[in-house]
Amino acid sequence: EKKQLKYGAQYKGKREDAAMQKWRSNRFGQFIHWGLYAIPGGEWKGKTYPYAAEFLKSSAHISNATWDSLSYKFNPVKFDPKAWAKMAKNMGVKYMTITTKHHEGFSLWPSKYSEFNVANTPYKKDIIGALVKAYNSEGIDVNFYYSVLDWHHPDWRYDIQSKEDSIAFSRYLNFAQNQLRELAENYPTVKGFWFDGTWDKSIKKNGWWTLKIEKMLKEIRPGVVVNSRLRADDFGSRHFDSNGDMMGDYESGYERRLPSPTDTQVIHRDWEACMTIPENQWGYHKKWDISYTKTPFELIEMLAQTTSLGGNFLLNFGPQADGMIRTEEQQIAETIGNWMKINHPAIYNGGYAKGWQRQDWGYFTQNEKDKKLYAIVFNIPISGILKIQTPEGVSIGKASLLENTNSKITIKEIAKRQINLYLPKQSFPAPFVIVLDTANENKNNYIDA
Ligand SMILES: C[C@@H]1N[C@@H](c2cn(-c3ccccc3)nn2)[C@H](O)[C@@H]1O
Repeated sequence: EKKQLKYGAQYKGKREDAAMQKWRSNRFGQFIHWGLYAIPGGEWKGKTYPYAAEFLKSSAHISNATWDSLSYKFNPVKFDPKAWAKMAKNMGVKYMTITTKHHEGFSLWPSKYSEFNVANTPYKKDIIGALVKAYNSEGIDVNFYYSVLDWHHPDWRYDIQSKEDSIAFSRYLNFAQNQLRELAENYPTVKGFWFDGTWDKSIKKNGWWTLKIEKMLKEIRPGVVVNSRLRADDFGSRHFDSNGDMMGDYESGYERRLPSPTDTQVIHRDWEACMTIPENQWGYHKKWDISYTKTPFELIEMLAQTTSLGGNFLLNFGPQADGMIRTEEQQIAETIGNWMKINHPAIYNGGYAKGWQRQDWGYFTQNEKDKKLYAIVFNIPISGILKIQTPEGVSIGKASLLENTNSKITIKEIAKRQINLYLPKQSFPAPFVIVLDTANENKNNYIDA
């Protein structure tokens, strides 16, 4: 039976307020990982480390003092927040999530609560403020990533094993609360908080704090959206409380992985997948090609698959220490943007198309604004025929290419709820979208076979 929880889920089901509906309708976001780790870029003393660049401090066993001294070299002279925001707009993202502080503990805003921040670098200026302004001017919502895990702060603890630990860690929790309050108060247009670094025992033993933070942020910024990864309950259960109810406003467990296209249990809640372009690099790595880097079409397919299951897709960029976005990322952003310019109706406001059987050739999305059904095609069958199974009582009026709605696409009902869609004889150099106008059959003249 249900446990009585003080720090468990605060509500059940999906939030339907305007702020959450906007968060949901955005669908496609840009993750940005930027910090001192961009300076060494995965290399140290002439050696390349093939691990995540933002983990170089631990991979190369670098002392706090040495790592922290990187802040004296942080001077992104080529940083142009307007250029980043323009690139993001052209790529077609509706939101952006920026690392305000990653595990290294370096704050990209002039925090009152830690000297280890951008004001005490040659660069000096408030990077978070500049990015919020530039992205908001492009109509892009901004969320703040915040790592609770902090390698720099002397009061951080991985576990609480002594009185000293609990005294120090309560200082740390107050520090983190102060920083989060500062972020919520000083940047009033922030739309969400993306918590990371919450897997250690020290946090699992302090679930009460995670709820306190969620409540504080929602009090300062009504409507703000908080990810499940912040939360631990009375018994240290994370993301989902000990009764199996999701905590926070959306599930943020999909990191560098997606649910399978037929895993429809995710459609019952809001969720987001975050994804790297290389296999596992969030921060800038000098050697982009030490691992496989995903092609634009692979990334577009991930976006389509995520949308088809009612989730958001957060694609990561790792800017260089000089403030430039690497050319490979610029090119990928442009290719995705060209696709989104034509096909965004299948993505924005898109979601799970209930009852439409997932097919091998691609993904269905249902647009909750125009109520249209979109078929996003990635694999053209040799037959040239797309097989479609319609939900009970639903027929397809007409089908056309989104790119050219005058294109009449022939469809034929070959059996009850079984449709053949005959693709036009043309080349399709990129994934493409078919718009299906559906109609509810008038049930009372439906003669059972
Ligand atoms: C969103 C991503 N989460 C951070 C991360 C991932 N991990 C991790 C650590 C051990 C195993 C698997 C994942 N630790 N921190 C990455 O650095 C990035 O910020």
